[in-house]
Amino acid sequence: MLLLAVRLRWILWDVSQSFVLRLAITMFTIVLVYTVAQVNVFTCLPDSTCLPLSTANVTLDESDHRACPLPQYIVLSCALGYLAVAIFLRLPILLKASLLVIMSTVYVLLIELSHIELFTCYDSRVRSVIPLHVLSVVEVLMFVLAVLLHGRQVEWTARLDFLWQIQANEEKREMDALQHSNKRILFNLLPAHVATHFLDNQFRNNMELYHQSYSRVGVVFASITNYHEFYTELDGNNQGVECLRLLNEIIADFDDLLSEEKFKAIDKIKTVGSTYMAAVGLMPDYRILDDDETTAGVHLSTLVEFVFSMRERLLNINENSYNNFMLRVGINVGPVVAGVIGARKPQYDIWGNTVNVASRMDSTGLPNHTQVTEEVYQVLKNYPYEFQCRGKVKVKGKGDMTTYFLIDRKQPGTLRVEELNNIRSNANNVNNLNSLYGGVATPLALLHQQHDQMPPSHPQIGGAPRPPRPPRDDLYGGGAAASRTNRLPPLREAVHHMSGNGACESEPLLGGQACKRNGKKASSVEREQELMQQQQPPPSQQFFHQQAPVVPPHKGGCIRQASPETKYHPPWPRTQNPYCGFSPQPVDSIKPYLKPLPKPPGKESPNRHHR
Ligand SMILES: Nc1ncnc2c1ncn2[C@@H]1O[C@H](COP(=O)(O)OP(=O)(O)OP(=O)(O)O)[C@@H](O)[C@H]1O
Repeated sequence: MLLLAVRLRWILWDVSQSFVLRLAITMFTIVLVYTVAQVNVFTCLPDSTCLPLSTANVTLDESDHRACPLPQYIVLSCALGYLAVAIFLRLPILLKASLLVIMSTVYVLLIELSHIELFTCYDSRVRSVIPLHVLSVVEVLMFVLAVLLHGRQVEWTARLDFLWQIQANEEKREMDALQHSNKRILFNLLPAHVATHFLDNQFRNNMELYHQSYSRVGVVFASITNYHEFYTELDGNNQGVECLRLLNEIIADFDDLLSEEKFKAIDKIKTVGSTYMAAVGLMPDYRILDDDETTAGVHLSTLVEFVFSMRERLLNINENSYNNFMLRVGINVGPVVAGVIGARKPQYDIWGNTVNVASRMDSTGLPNHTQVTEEVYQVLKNYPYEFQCRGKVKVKGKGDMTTYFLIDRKQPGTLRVEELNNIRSNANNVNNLNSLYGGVATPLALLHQQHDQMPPSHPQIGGAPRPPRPPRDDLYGGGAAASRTNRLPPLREAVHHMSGNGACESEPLLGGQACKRNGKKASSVEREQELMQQQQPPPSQQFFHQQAPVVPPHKGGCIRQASPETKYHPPWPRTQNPYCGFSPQPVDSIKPYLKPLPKPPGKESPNRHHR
């Protein structure tokens, strides 16, 4: 039996899939059952003597197996044939009806013509009032009717089932689409781990406050300082809508950065007007552990690189829209409490002194500058970034705080031995850098590589044994790597990673830039950026062409002033003191972008930024 089952599985054609095959098998089975049931009826012989019951002993004469003393068996065998038709529920009603009509016709002819003697003999024996052949014909016809009605009912139910199934499938598809879009909204509204928390607990009491305390989180506030000057409500700009459109472009560009693999540890918190707020260290896999300077350094470096990328994006927008937006950034690190507030339009936010101070670092900072706290400086001081002590800054509620300006990434040639060693000890396998960040050994590439090779948020990271160091030349020194890293590394070479279809949960709700990128539909800005990279020095260099504002008088108290020997001299021309002689660059003085821009549509604002 088992063998037969196995053999049957080898049959290539599926009986349930082929209607014709199914029909052929069904018909064959019905005919077989019918034939077996009727063979005795056709061959039976009437009793030649046909004596009355009182005189004749009606017994089955075993010597003649064709004797048929009780003609009721003929009707019963007919019913057996009908049952064979009735059990095949999926047989179309027309076929059923045809078969039944044929069967009943054969029977009626049999009863009324060929085997009538049997019935008359029986009638004479039992002296029946109604002749048995009439009763038999009525029974045969009624049975046909019953089987036909049953067949019709079954077919009607099957058709209804089929329609319901189609409807159910359609509704399920719609429900899936709705669920997917709800998930997408939720995952755009809240960080993935928080959204997952709410989805997992959706059937419980979801009025409970979601909150989470973190001992160390990097917080960044980035404000477009002169956006309010740009924003005007005029008939020409559709009552300010065109200005908002540009702000939306800028914020969407910043959001777009977050879909890059290297910034996966960063969470956007919100935008407040033209201020962008983000944090690192909130995701469970990328938490900054207490007393773990390695993860702190890696994550804060990511935040710093994010700021560099934001500046590049803004610079690009400036060039495309003939504007002069300036980014003022503040970064702080420390404990925060994260939570989701509100039953309607819930908002994920972070609170705490760390956030207040980060905001103050922004508000007390300078346009085109990144101001960081002492804590951030302490974490990043041995990383390849150049800081300049600003001095004491009055911060509301905190008094005087020593702050630092993040100047730029350090050039490989200007790195001090201990900084170089620090990077080298972080970079376990420099050869793999060829596949990271477009093959450029950027500080973040080094740090990320080191971070990717260690389990996330593991306290033993720093203490893990390291493989042998690569030769010094491989890092920043000679060979091809050296020629690549001679200038500031172009961050734009990073590859955009997006997961597959499932990633559309994190796909932006509006605009869908990340998916467009994934679908290789690069925006015009991106294409222009690529062209720009070929034509111009990296944007991070151009950023420093803009003159910086004068630093307010320092009050001293710096831990470390940038000493002349460690001071970084970039290869491109810049003012001697970046904080002197700032005069906001007038819009007219900005050189038009080298590549001819697409013509602005007739009535639209010239400030409109085209993607
Ligand atoms: N979660 C947050 N989102 C946005 N901004 C925040 C957040 N938490 C704090 N801030 C900002 O940090 C700044 C400092 O806050 P703090 O509570 O120290 O002072 P404040 O007296 O309330 O501020 P202000 O006088 O500027 O209104 C405020 O400007 C506040 O807007």
